[in-house]
Amino acid sequence: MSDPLLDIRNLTIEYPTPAGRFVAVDDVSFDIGAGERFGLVGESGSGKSTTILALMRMLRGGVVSKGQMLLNGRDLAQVPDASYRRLRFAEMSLVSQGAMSSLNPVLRIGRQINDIFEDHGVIHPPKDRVSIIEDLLQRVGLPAAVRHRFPHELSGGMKQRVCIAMSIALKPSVILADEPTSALDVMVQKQVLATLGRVQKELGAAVILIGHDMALMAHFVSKLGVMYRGKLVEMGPVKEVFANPQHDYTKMLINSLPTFERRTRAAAADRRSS
Ligand SMILES: Nc1ncnc2c1ncn2[C@@H]1O[C@H](COP(=O)(O)OP(=O)(O)OP(=O)(O)O)[C@@H](O)[C@H]1O
Repeated sequence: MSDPLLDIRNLTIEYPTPAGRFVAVDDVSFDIGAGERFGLVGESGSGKSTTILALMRMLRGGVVSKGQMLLNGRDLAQVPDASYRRLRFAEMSLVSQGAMSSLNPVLRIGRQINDIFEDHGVIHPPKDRVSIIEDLLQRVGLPAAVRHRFPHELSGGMKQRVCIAMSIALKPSVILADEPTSALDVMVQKQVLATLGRVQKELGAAVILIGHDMALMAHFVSKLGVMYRGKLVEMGPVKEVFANPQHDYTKMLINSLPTFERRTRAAAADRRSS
């Protein structure tokens, strides 16, 4: 069998607190293959965001105290900070909860997309620059003219689509999506997630999708991990986790879905796994 694309081994992350060290991620291991969709669910504070912020080397205050993160067999701990800047977007990109936090309010969208290319030394011939940006916007379902807009002129769903466009600009092999639709209306959530799924497939990128919503996970991912108090307490093909949940927290998450939805989602998980 080929090596996994991303291999997380015994990852442990601690935050220093006035009361001592707080273990937010406790001995977590999982791997994902190229193009795979992995979902990470768990209650608030269970360590999901901390896990992917560590992957991006964007932890605020936290330290990786144990374990390894391997991307294509390369130990990410050995990558110097300067190279990590290049790795972000180019190899791994993050779509976070609030598009507002990642978009610059005073720059037009086109300029912000162009900056990603420039920051990474990707220089397109001037005659192609506009069409490359417009093409990216259209791939995520936005009109090309959005490149002229400022973030505040766009709806929440449009802003999140812009973030998805930015996340795929440099064709990374992994997209980390931290509750990318949680701030949106239910209908918009579905459309934006469908867009993420479509571009991820076109690109052949793997995705780690973080969330609380089992229904949404059953629809989107093929493999599911459940975090509880910093530990990965359950992991497997989404169909198996739904059919035979082992941990009480997983059972609770599944039982909290309405019966009709439970059946529909189990069927959706079935289709995804087969
Ligand atoms: N900068 C920090 N300093 C101290 N503790 C932190 C810090 N960031 C997160 N934590 C703690 O680490 C734990 C894990 O937080 P994390 O944000 O990873 O959880 P989560 O599962 O992503 O939650 P949510 O679903 O609410 O986003 C929580 O107890 C949180 O309070």
